[in-house]
Amino acid sequence: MDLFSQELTSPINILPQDGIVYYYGEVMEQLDAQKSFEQLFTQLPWQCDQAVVMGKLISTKRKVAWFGDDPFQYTYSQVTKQALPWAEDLLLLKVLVEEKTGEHYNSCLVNLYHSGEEGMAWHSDGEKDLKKEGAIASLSLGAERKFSFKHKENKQVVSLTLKQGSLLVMKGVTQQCWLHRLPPSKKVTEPRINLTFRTIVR
Ligand SMILES: O=C(O)CCC(=O)C(=O)O
Ligand SMILES: [Fe+2]
Repeated sequence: MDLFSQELTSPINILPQDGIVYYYGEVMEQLDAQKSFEQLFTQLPWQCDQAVVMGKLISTKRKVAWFGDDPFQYTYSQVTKQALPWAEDLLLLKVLVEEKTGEHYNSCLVNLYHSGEEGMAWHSDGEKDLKKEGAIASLSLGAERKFSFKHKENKQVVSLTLKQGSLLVMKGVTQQCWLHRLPPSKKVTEPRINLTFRTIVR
């Protein structure tokens, strides 16, 4: 583990075409990132995520908690969820992410992956409740994991490693043109928390 964070001076677009994904590197000091991880891990009201897959309601091992400015209802995977008021620790992280990315967000979906056995399958975050072409910022805490994008037409894959305390932002037509996923990994035994800050339209 690096004791000092490796933040990039100017973020780089890792996509070759049809969208913008800026990777900022580690925007938090490792000790602060660890502290935030522990606070969120022990304090958030984690729930299993639910989704409708092939007509059946399933519950994921991955846990989620969802926060927002208003008690928005948000539908994805055909299940409607309700946002909780911002937890204090989350608001501080939201301010950091807003400063770094120069964007505003009104909600946050927080994911907890207990180990590398849990991941997230190919998808894009193009739900109708989300602002069209709005930025989605992703802050990673805990175990480092691989993250991949796949172009919907030419199937090109771009992958990177999301380090503890790192920030990534998806913008523009990224959700229209690319899928993304968090592949499962047998090598990762430690938990990871990911925060995705989004803008929901009322
Ligand atoms: O855990 C991650 O890094 C990605 C999560 C994600 O894609 C999502 O919540 O839509
Ligand atoms: Fe996503």
